[in-house]
Amino acid sequence: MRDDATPDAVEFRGVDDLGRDVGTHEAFWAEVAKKRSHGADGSKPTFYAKGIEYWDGVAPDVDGVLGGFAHVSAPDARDNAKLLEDLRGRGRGGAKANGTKTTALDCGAGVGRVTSTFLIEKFDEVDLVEPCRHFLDAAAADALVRGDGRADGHRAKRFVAEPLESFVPERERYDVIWIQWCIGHLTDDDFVAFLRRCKDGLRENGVIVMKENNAASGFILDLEDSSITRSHEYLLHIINRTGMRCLEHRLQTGFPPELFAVRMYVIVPSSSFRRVGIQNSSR
Ligand SMILES: C[S@@+](CC[C@H](N)C(=O)[O-])C[C@H]1O[C@@H](n2cnc3c(N)ncnc32)[C@H](O)[C@@H]1O
Repeated sequence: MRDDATPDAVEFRGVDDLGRDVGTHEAFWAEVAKKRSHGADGSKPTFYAKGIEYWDGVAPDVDGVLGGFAHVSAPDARDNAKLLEDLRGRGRGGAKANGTKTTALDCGAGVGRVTSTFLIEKFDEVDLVEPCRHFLDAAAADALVRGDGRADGHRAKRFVAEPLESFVPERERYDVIWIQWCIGHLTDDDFVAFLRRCKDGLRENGVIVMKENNAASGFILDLEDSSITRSHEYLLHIINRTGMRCLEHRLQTGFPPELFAVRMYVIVPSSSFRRVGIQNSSR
């Protein structure tokens, strides 16, 4: 249930990946809520079970988690690092002003690709949370994810097998909570609730970074993996619902043109909003 149980003033229309209309976002989520399955963790929309079923059948490697686009991993990591560098230049995201250990959380981590290509380079400690056991096992067995033999001592610390709709980040543990290419698996209400729990997991000057595909408008339902691709406006609307601020959003560069546009959203608690230094870049 929505905690602010009034209908949204805005409306986003969806299509499935066969081009069929699936209605407005409100109507779509109401339908999703009706079809439920019962598991160990109680009753949940079958929307979730279908997503896990899909990923359980995918090879636990980079090409698997990127749907055959392993070659985008390098430009992805490059732009991730640039964003973090810029944030740290503004004193956020583990700028290490006080010399304490920096810690990041990799959400929907898959096989630990974001950790091994970027987070482990930049943070003393990284925790990973991922619902599919075979992905998490592959991550935990990968020396590059774990940080084995690194001269800087950076390490992956925790490997948590849990979906984001139930995961609760430890209070004030993280400088950066990184959510990449997985939030389309959450319903709007669970998405909002998860971001709010993330807020409580941030240290001072911590940030949430969400990196997602952008549909050109409304949303697109992927019938194969049971996720939705939201438009930029829809993602901003969700951030707005959390009561937090989008400090910056930035487009990924250097990806093949046939892919969706991909954006990184820097989300901060409202109290830490500062006008100076805020820039939104667009294509
Ligand atoms: C496209 S892969 C991206 C993996 C990783 N973030 C990356 O960029 O390499 C999508 C990931 O979302 C995970 N996922 C599916 N449902 C999820 C849920 N409810 N909560 C968290 N992650 C989920 C899948 O298991 C898979 O690892």
